[in-house]
Order: sequence, then structure tokens, then C-alpha cells
Amino acid sequence: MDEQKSLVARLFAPPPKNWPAGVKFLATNHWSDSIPLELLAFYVPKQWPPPPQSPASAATPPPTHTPFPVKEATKERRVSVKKITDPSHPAFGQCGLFAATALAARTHILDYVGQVRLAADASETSDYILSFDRVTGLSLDAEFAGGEGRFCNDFRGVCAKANVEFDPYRDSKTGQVKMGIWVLAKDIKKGDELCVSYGKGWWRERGLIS
Ligand SMILES: C[S@@+](CC[C@H](N)C(=O)[O-])C[C@H]1O[C@@H](n2cnc3c(N)ncnc32)[C@H](O)[C@@H]1O
Repeated sequence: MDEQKSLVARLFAPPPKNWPAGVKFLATNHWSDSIPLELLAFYVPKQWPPPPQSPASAATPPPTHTPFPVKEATKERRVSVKKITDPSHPAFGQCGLFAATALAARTHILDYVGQVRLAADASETSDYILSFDRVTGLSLDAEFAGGEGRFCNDFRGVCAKANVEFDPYRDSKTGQVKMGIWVLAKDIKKGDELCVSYGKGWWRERGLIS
């Protein structure tokens, strides 16, 4: 019941401060209608935990699916979106994601929320797209609709190394597979920018490094 209340509260929550006009704020992932229902049931099970006898149990992944680890998600709002006003920052004039509270090493901060699509329907131009499941090829794109996670910048030119990572998991409360944003090995101070590594491939594909 508490879980249901907090979901309703999140679904109707207004966009956070500094949210850009033209981007739809999503509290939870939007799953494309073209994703087959059997595939969808693996990522968003109707019943959790699954019934012990069920052969189609979502806990036993088909061999063609990634077996996501079950982890606990935080319920707190732990980030803020801010405009970058420092001219020496490589994303000057854009936005970034910042710690709204101190964040302990290896903890869940928030989820990267967006639109989940089949590989065939994935955007080829989005700068807000992640691989959601390498095995099935699903993508997660927050270009036009998403959550605060879409503002996480790459560490290059900002700080010495990434302080957070994107890693998918199965939410222990709901059974849903989500893309978590997690603190790496060091605690993060309130006010620090959260920076991930997009990977060299991301910059190479855009012709920004060789
Ligand atoms: C996922 S978005 C990050 C949020 C973005 N700053 C915004 O306000 O919408 C990725 C884009 O942010 C910018 N960006 C992120 N990290 C950067 C970095 N280290 N150096 C330069 N630009 C960066 C680039 O324009 C990139 O295409």
C-alpha cells in the first residue's frame, strides 16, 4: 500500500526545478507499444514476487534475457538539476545533475527514466540514449521525455573521474527492471556534480575524439 501511495505521488509529481520546456517529465519509464507482451512481462512483471509454481516466472529469465540483480531502490529525492553557469565547464549554458544531499558510496541515487524501445526503433541521433539490455537490444532514451537522470554529464573536462555509474537492476519492491544511477566507490558531498563516463565510444561516434 505504501508502495502504491509513493508511486501515485511520483506519477503526479510536478517536474523538478529548472526543468526545460519542451521535454516531458516522466516519473517512470514509458514502454513502447511495439514491445511484445511476453518481453514486457519480463521487465515489468504483473506479479512480484512471482508465484512459486509459475513456469513463466519473471524470476527465472529466459536464456535470451539478461538476469538482472535484485537490488533496493531509494525513495528519497537526492538530486537537483542546475544550469551550469561556470564558463570553464565544458557544458556551460546547459544543465547538470547535482547531489542534493550527501550520498554514500555504492548506494542507489535515482533511476535513469525515459522511453524504452526495441532496437529497430532506437533513435540514431539522440544524445540521451542508453543501452537498456544488451541481449534483447532494448534502448532507453530520454531525449524528449525522461527524468532528472538525463542531465548527468560526462566527467571529461569536469572532474578527474566519474563518481557515478549507470547499471540496470531489478527493483526488489516492484520486480521492475530499471536503469539505476549508483554512487561509485567514494562518498559524494552535497552540492557535487554527478558525473558518469559515457565511454570513449560515445565521444568517438560523435567525432569528438579520435
Ligand atoms: C545526456 S546530455 C547531458 C545533459 C545536458 N548537459 C543537458 O543540459 O541537457 C549529453 C549532452 O551534454 C553535453 N555534455 C555532457 N558531458 C559533457 C562533457 N564532459 N563535455 C562537454 N559536453 C558535455 C553534451 O552536449 C552532450 O551531448
